[in-house]
Amino acid sequence: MSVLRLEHVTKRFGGLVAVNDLSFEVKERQIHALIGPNGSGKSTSINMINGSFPVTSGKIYFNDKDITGWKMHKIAAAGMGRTYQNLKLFRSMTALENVMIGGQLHAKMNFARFLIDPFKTKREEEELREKAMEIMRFIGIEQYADRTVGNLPYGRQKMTELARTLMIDPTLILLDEPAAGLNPNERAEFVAIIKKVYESGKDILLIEHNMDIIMNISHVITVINHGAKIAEGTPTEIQNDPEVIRAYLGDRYKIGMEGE
Ligand SMILES: Nc1ncnc2c1ncn2[C@@H]1O[C@H](COP(=O)(O)OP(=O)(O)OP(=O)(O)O)[C@@H](O)[C@H]1O
Repeated sequence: MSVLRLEHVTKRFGGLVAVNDLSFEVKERQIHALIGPNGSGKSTSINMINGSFPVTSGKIYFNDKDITGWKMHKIAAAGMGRTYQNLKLFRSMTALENVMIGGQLHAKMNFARFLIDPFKTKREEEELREKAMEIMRFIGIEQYADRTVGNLPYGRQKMTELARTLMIDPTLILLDEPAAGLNPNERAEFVAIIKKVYESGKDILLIEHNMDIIMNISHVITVINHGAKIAEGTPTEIQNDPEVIRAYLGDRYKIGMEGE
């Protein structure tokens, strides 16, 4: 089954074509990576996929259903989660509260209402707390539950954001540069968590610049340049594709060395 399918998707910002007639498919039980140089249209693609930006033209299908034009909360409710390149956490709240919000947003996607009246009932709050703790244990960050999230190391903050995404029980997770800003230890931890999340049954679409990570965990890689697809294949195929090497990988990437 097709988990996610883009058909001839284009995004224009005024005169700029950020994504140009892009088609690709994420299949079931895959970690699929979307890579390309800075400004090639990766984040714009993810923003269209999860409904943050409308497409200019083209179609997007999620589990074979046409979701083109759907609002973000409706797409999330259908089972698509995402993390952001720049964390979107409430820095002064605890890690646990931030994760719990993920469950609230599933229903409402309304930050303002959440801040005024966080939980409808004590029971609802208890259920969300239990679920959030369970997910934090799964990710391995339960010991930070009561810590103010803004004071946690950056890697723990990123894990908190991922935990929050899991509160909506997504079947597909979009990860926008999960390793950016992490030190090597944190990166290794995060890779292990991504694999664990994948093994728990979730499909994953990943944007990432770190080539070691991409080559290590992806089943399929789509490469874009100037918003258009230039190659697609397995990590081995992509590493040996002359156009990808010319446009993106250059000499920077040697197997077994740090990506950037
Ligand atoms: N909201 C916007 N308004 C106008 N132009 C935009 C907007 N968002 C992105 N762009 C432009 O669209 C192009 C693609 O940007 P995008 O952020 O999708 O690239 P990217 O591949 O994610 O880059 P990076 O790897 O640096 O994150 C760039 O030229 C960018 O300046």
